[in-house]
Amino acid sequence: MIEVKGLTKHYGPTVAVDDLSFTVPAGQVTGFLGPNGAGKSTTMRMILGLDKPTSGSALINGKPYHQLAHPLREVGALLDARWVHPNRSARAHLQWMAASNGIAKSRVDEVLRLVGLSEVAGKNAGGFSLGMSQRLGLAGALLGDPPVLLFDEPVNGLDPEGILWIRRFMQRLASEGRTVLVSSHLLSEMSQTAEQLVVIGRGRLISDSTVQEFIDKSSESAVRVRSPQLDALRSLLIARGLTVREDGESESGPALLVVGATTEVIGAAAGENGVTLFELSAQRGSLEEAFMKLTGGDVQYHAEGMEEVMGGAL
Ligand SMILES: Nc1ncnc2c1ncn2[C@@H]1O[C@H](COP(=O)(O)OP(=O)(O)OP(=O)(O)O)[C@@H](O)[C@H]1O
Repeated sequence: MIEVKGLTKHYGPTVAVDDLSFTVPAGQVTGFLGPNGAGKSTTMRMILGLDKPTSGSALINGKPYHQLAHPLREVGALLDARWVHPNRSARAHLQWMAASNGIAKSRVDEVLRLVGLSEVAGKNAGGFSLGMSQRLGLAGALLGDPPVLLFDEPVNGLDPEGILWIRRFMQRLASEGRTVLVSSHLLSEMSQTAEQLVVIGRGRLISDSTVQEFIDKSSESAVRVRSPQLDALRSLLIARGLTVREDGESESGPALLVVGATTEVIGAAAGENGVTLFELSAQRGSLEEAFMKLTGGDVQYHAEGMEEVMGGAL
């Protein structure tokens, strides 16, 4: 189990992680979701004792990382996909890791088999593809057979086959009763991998729920309506307690967006009041779009982009 309590990290004026609290239980894959720059890597680094929190704590099975007697046997991590492999074979690399952490040499061939690298174990790891490097990183994380595992964007850059393999592997590790925390900036990826989702935006907790709950919450349904009696329609929908927004001027004229109502409800309301409708269409925004809105990722990106452009111009 991982427990994060009031975790905060400032880098000068930047608040990378802001009073974050959540728990990662054992026996399931927990997704750690947020747009680029949301603070996922910083949080993971603090859990792993690689970065010091400004305030708050992160505990692994009840202890901060630096108090773990045998870290490699208590927590495994795969952090940087671009990590450069040493100029030695996969087996030699793992043997060196095992020896320096008091782990039996026999475990090396076991983890190589687990990640499907047995056949290339004698080859120079420097020549490995990204997918093979990821597997070697996983083998290293599993060397101490730890009950807690952290993966930072493990599928970035992998082909579909590699993505599927990693996804299944993480699910298998969780089904063995381990605590598995995996970060991603893609909701679509996480919805296929994790059961629980911890969602952050700009360092803050946005949601901690099951994947399905988050999807239901973030995919707002709306109905677009057009009418020659738009004002009358707006008034009667508002009178029924519905949320109504202007949908901007399109080629077909002004329209309204009615949130959280079905086409049936709106059509019936219009009919009962003798309001003519030119359009009545159900809209469902893309889930990723809704997610970006919820986490503030889009705003941050645009704002930063603009600053850069402005800065360059001045
Ligand atoms: N060493 C550092 N010094 C200064 N600022 C940092 C440092 N590390 C991270 N940050 C800033 O903290 C914020 C969070 O970054 P972090 O890498 O944790 O986000 P992330 O969610 O992992 O995003 P990504 O997927 O892009 O890595 C960003 O604004 C980033 O620029």
